[in-house]
Amino acid sequence: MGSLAQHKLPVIDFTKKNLDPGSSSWLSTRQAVVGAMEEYGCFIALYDKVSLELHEAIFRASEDLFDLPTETKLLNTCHKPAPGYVGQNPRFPLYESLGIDDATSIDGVQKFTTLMWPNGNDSFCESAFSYSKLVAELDQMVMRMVSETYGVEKSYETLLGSTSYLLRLIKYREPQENETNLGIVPHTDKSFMSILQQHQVKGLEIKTKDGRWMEIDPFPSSFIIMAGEAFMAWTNGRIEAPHHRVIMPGNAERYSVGLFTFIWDLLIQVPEELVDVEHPLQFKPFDHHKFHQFHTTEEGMRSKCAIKSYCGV
Ligand SMILES: O=C(O)CCC(=O)C(=O)O
Ligand SMILES: [Fe+2]
Repeated sequence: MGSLAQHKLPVIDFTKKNLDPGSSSWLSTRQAVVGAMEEYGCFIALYDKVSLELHEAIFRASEDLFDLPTETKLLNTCHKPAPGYVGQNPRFPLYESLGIDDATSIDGVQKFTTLMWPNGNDSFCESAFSYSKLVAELDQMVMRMVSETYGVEKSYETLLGSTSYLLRLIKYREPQENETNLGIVPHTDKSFMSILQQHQVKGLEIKTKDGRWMEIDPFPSSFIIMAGEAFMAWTNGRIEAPHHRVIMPGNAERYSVGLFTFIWDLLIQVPEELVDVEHPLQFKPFDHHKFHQFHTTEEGMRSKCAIKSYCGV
């Protein structure tokens, strides 16, 4: 803990019964969402549509998945944006993850499930699918609030039609003696949006604009909503993608899950409503897929802000 600023990230309640678009609670929540995103690039959403049972089920499913032999996990390859299986990387030896493409469609989840378990695994498939669908609803609610505030609903509608959800299940093994406790190096996400959950063991830290790391505590109905670099470009720099990292507590393995949005087959461009004399255009139209490829190149990895290097004006 020490110098870490605790509990500073705004916690915004999405469990209110009367949170209908246009209602007074919608408007006040919307204001809190945009305020938090502009200040931190992220916030914590309390959201109870994912039940405690489903929260536990997705992490049980995740444990089953990581228990599979490495050669099975390596079959998770053909991903459009990110690689599928990631593991045994000397830069972050504790980290291992698998990605499910098109996770809000039953076909997408079924395809992944059959690849991992040729004889099927219904409980895995159901948990991953239900979880992705419900968290995607949260993403769309947040996006609707941001779009309304900026008056860019039309542009968002278009993006939504090309939005694809990638569910990534992540495991960090316990660090051994004399081994780094860095679970994942400081980075910003290259997604449009990311929604993260930790299971029981903390470790996620997010950097504030003034350079302090905030520890984020895990709770079953709390979701970390975080802007990716593609979102930063779309908002013409109004909302920045925050730096974050994972520091392992040292005496436990850790599981987390992220639902990442990507925009396919459509150039992302800054809506004209977000460009004026005070806010000159900062980003040229770009292809999210190509940007994602760029960030894995040497130039992309070297740059301080990949999206600025890729399509900054
Ligand atoms: O494990 C976590 O809490 C964070 C994971 C993360 O930052 C990522 O996958 O991009
Ligand atoms: Fe990340």
